[in-house]
Amino acid sequence: MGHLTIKHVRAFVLRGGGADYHDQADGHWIDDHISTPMSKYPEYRQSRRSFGINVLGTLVVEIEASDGTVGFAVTTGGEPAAYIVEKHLARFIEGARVTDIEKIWDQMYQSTLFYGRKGLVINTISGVDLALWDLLGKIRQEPVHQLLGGAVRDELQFYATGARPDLAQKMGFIGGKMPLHHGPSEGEEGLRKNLEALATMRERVGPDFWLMLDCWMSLDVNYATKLAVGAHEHGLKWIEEALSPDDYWGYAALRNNVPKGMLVTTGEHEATRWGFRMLLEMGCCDIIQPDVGWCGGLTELVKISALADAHNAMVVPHGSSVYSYHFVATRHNSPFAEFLMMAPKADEVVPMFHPQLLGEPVPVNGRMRLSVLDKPGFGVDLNPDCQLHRPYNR
Ligand SMILES: C[C@H](O)[C@H](O)CC(=O)C(=O)O
Ligand SMILES: [Mg+2]
Repeated sequence: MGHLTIKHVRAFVLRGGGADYHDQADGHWIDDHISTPMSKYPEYRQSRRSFGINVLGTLVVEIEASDGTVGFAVTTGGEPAAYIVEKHLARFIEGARVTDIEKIWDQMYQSTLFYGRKGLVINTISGVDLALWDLLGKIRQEPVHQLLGGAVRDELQFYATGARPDLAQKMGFIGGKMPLHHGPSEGEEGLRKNLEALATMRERVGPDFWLMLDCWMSLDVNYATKLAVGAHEHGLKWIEEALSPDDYWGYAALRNNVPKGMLVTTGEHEATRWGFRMLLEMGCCDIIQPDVGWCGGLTELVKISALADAHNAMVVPHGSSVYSYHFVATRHNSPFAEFLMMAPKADEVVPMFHPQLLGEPVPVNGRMRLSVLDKPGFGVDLNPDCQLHRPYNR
């Protein structure tokens, strides 16, 4: 096995749902007047697609070993990411041993430093890294959670992100995270509406069910503080991604300002151990939320998680389906996971990356037995009905 090498890497693009989970049709809760950094422009307030949230599409990375085994992964990044894989990163992948994951990561990261470090380039590196782990698992016939050192629990538990925490509660989830609808540019009236929505949901779910607000980078420290103080009486468990990911100083201030007991969370748009080091050392948050498809992949997430552990911070990865489930199962400081409700009305559990993956497990009663992850690699297949396009075929 150690002598198996990588024969080919191929990068495809795909449209519609899946890893680019914001690429949804009209009427979906995930694109219904959600507060964003673009909400200050009234023409971009109603829909995130209006400012281009779905412009990239999905990147599919396929890696084939010398024995013909194929590993794959999906993430966001689309055509520009496919270009980076085929025109730049392929040289570090093809010809390497299938076990060279750490070395390939370092070469991809160091060679793209002059134009990379965060965002699209790290999404791309993440996609390659996840495909390498999938390949290794398939070659060894072992699930990725075993390659990572083994699970620390037999069952995962989930909170749900969506417009209907009340329905999520009935479906057995441990909590519900709602999108914030109104930002600072909608003034006091918007703030009142935000608090009313939370109060209504609290009435529906009773006192004990976790309720959280996802602010998607859209607030400033002053507004976020007012929101947190107003939300305290409605038992808000955490305020998520309130500020720009670049505003480490703002997060540190917000964490001091929020009422005692309320958690500050962030990190889904942060990348690499160096980005998370800033969040952790500056005391920005209580929970970090790296997305394994965006933060540098599994190889990097393991390092980020160790850093968080040493700072007594929890790691609750953002979305990312099987790619995060295999990780969460192996970490003591990841006691629960996120499930994004991708049904348009958030009224039923559907696979998060549908329609791109086949065999994608979903929580039942808000839980997932480890045994459903006991398949080689990440345990999923690419749906052959999806129209793959390879724009930079070499
Ligand atoms: C609901 C949020 O605005 C976003 O679409 C998803 C997210 O940030 C999360 O799941 O966390
Ligand atoms: Mg979020």
